[in-house]
Amino acid sequence: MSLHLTDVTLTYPDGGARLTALDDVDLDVPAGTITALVGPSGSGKSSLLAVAATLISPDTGHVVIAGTDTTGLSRSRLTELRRTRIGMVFQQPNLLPSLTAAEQLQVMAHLDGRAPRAARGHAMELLEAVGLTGQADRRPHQLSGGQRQRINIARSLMNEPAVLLVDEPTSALDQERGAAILDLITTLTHRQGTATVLVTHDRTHLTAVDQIVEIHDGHLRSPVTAGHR
Ligand SMILES: Nc1ncnc2c1ncn2[C@@H]1O[C@H](COP(=O)(O)OP(=O)(O)OP(=O)(O)O)[C@@H](O)[C@H]1O
Repeated sequence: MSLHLTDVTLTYPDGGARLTALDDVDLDVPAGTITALVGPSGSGKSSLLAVAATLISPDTGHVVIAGTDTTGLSRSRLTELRRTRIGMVFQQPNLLPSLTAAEQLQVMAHLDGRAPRAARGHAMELLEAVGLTGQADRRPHQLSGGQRQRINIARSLMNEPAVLLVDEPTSALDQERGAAILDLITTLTHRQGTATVLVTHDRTHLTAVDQIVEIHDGHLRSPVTAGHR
């Protein structure tokens, strides 16, 4: 249930020319591990996440999600793959204002055609995992920024994704809450067996990740295993 990118190149139109955002990128993220992706602004981090999420097709190369090579898949097959195999967490939680914390999660199961009772049970398990059992019936405006981000993370795991893609999840939080969110993502990655990629600007949080990959001008530097830095 891993994520593999091989020989991925992505260009964008740039006036009359092409700008190379990802240049022959290879990345392996095994199941149950977390890879932090760090690099300066404009280096290609969001582009890499978008390609891994199958939201953008690369010009060349392959993206393999849990053993499925996504090259050439139809638009509907890619949509299904994203719904069932890929979880995404962005900077802003984008919760639905009228729904309770539990309902934010249950909606995901509903979209997947699962029975409401089982969905409620699963939602409550995940809310417990992110430390929010007591907040299940609260709406977003009754929660703190950190709590909203926890719900965002729990929601991304509702469909038991193989691959979890996380973009700057702590940018709206203070240092302490940010560190707690990264701890949570690391714990859940190991527990749920997801292949997780985490984009972050903040290296101070990266004590518990499995590998750190640096990106510069669309080139990946070889991964550094955490603990061997
Ligand atoms: N839709 C687009 N069209 C044209 N160029 C783009 C597009 N999106 C990104 N780029 C360019 O591709 C390069 C990589 O951008 P990307 O957003 O992936 O970087 P990033 O590392 O995520 O940056 P940041 O940390 O500022 O979010 C940059 O030079 C950017 O200007």
